[in-house]
Amino acid sequence: MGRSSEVDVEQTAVDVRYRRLDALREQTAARLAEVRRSGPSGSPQNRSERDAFATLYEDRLAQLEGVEQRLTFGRLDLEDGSTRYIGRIGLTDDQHSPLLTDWRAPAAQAFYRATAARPDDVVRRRHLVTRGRTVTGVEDEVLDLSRVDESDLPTLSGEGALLASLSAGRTGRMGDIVATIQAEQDAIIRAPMTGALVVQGGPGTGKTAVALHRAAYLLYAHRTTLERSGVLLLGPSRTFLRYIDQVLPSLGETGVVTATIADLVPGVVANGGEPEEVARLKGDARMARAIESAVQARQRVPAEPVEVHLDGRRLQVRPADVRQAIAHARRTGKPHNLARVGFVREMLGRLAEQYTAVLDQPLPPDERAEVIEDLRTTREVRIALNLAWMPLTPHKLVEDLWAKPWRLAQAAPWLDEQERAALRREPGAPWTPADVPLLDEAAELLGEDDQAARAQAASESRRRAQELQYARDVLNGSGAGGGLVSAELLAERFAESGPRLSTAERAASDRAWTYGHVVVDEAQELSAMAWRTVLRRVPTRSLTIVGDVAQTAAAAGARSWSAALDPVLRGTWRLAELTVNYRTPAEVADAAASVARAAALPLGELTSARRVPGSLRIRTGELLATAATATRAAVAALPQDGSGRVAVVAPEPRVPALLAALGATELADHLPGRGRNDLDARLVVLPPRSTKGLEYDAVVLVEPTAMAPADLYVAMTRPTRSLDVVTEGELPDGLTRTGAGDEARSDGQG
Ligand SMILES: Nc1ncnc2c1ncn2[C@@H]1O[C@H](COP(=O)(O)OP(=O)(O)OP(=O)(O)O)[C@@H](O)[C@H]1O
Repeated sequence: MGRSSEVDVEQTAVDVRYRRLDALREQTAARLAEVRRSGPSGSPQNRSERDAFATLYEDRLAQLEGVEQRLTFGRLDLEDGSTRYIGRIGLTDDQHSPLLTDWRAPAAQAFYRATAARPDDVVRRRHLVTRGRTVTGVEDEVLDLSRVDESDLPTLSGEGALLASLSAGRTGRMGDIVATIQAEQDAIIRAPMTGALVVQGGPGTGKTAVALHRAAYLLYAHRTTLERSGVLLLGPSRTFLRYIDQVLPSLGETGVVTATIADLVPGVVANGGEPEEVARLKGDARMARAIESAVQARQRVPAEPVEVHLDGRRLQVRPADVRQAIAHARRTGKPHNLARVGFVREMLGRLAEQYTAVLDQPLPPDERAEVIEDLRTTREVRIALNLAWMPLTPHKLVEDLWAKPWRLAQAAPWLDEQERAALRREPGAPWTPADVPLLDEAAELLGEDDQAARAQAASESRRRAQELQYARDVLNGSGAGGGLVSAELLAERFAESGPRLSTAERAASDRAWTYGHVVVDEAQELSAMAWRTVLRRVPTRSLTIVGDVAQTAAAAGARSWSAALDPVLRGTWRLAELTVNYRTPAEVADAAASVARAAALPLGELTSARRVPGSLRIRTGELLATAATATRAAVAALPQDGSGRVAVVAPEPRVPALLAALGATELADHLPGRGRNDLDARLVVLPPRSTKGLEYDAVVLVEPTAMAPADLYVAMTRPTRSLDVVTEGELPDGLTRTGAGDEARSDGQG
């Protein structure tokens, strides 16, 4: 059969699947309309039931809408003569026969893993190339041992489709890779959920892509567990989270909480800045001890007895009593504010005894309670007991550490005077991201006075049990679940208290929420204190940790995984490595590696998926003019279809001048502004740190010798097509002019 008739065959197959998708969308939309039509009548129970079904159909509809692009992207021909289509979601026809296999299903695994050496019953793997709903090509791999790859490039599966996707213009938003996941990536995506899996990989190896696909996979494979407990995805910045926010919906998943570490304490807005060195001090593991002793410093035995009065009688808050009451309260192991309740009760009891002792006759029990109540509300007593055991918020505790040097000196004796001075901050100063793990630590040790909350929780849980039973009955009766929704979830949706909150919403607003799985991207940047904050949210230690220790920028970040993780995970983590760079042309990646090696960054094995001759250019000349020339050329080389992004990456102090210079040319139209943010603009000017985790078609790198090695390594590994290095003459160690284009000294007009 010719190629075009093969395309026809696949067009028919793809059409069938889209027809089914359309039918399901219509069906769901009709059900939704029907539920909504039923109007606001009926008992509260009926109403909430209706709302629950409405949400169910809305979610389903959103899922069906999300999978439009490349619904069907693969086909397996198996040894027994059968074929299997692989796609974004599973579909069956009216008769429940499979039409499309979800890429995450076990039956789809061979699509990603089968090789000529281990064909896994597959005789042929086919990638369908589509544009919209039209099949534009097919790419076949016959899994036949006699075809041995002899090039020094890595063996790629679905090579044509992969290379096409790698060299397509960037859009400013990350896309999914379901159609072309490679075997080493697939192994990580489907790895068992238990324990902590660390994924180390050089730049462009697909760590972020793998982390996102793994989240989608785990939600599929462990739906019941994770739908209730939630999945948390931690990224390095808001911009980064925006960059990736399309990926999970395109995989049919919308319920993942995405956040930065700085978002993890609800109610705290950490938008302050501070020098790297200060952040490093705050991230030091010893700060946990500092917080602990700062809390204990608020539990204090007075040096002298303190006199208080009740009904004109003199009583004493005695040091020995306080010492014992503190010891008893600490022994309960409760957080400070909760243990305080016991401390106060004991002290009031002791004062009541003193009071009785000075009376002539013994006190009847009901009057004793009255005395205790009188003592509790006596101002003097309150002050004395507060001085001995101060109720405290996390904010106040941490704020005092920075604002009162003597408190810091007491809590963190290892800091020298200079370091304490660096940490000094006025009360009311904005929180910084490095404060957040300390606030979290403090919140943990202080606890909230949660008696009212606990009583409410108990009554909630009784109500929930009833609703759960009801939801089970409903599901059994209606058959509407179909694996889509669990009784637990439906029960939650029946709940009448306020607007319905999804697991994600509830999790995000609750500091003490514990997730079923946590994915950490750019994990090398986390400080020791940040790790404690993360692990508190996942007591099961079910984690996917991805990063690259050669790209560490934060002073508090990790230079080795063992150094970062052994103290908190005690050797219970396992390591997987990604070794193929998909993003950057080999010429550019090799130059970046050579620069990194010269700076002794910890590099792992890395091969590149493709070469792009001429992709690395070195331009010498006056910086602004040469950068403008390079930028103009890079923008002109972008695809005509409007896709494609260029980044000019320069040391922070140079950014304003570059922005002004480029803004004064015809390139101004491409820069951010007028409602266009950094991700949507075709051209951006950024310091290297701001490009972390992102990518561009072309990067114009200005004055590389003024960048720290890890920053330079990050910046050099951002482009998918070309890198222009702009210098006045000097090059960073490891970068040579041999192998790079445009070697001649130019005057900026080249
Ligand atoms: N199997 C694949 N198929 C298609 N594209 C892929 C594949 N793997 C990775 N890519 C692409 O390679 C690029 C790099 O991926 P990603 O950003 O996940 O890498 P990373 O390891 O997180 O990089 P860095 O550490 O440099 O931030 C992305 O454009 C991604 O879509």
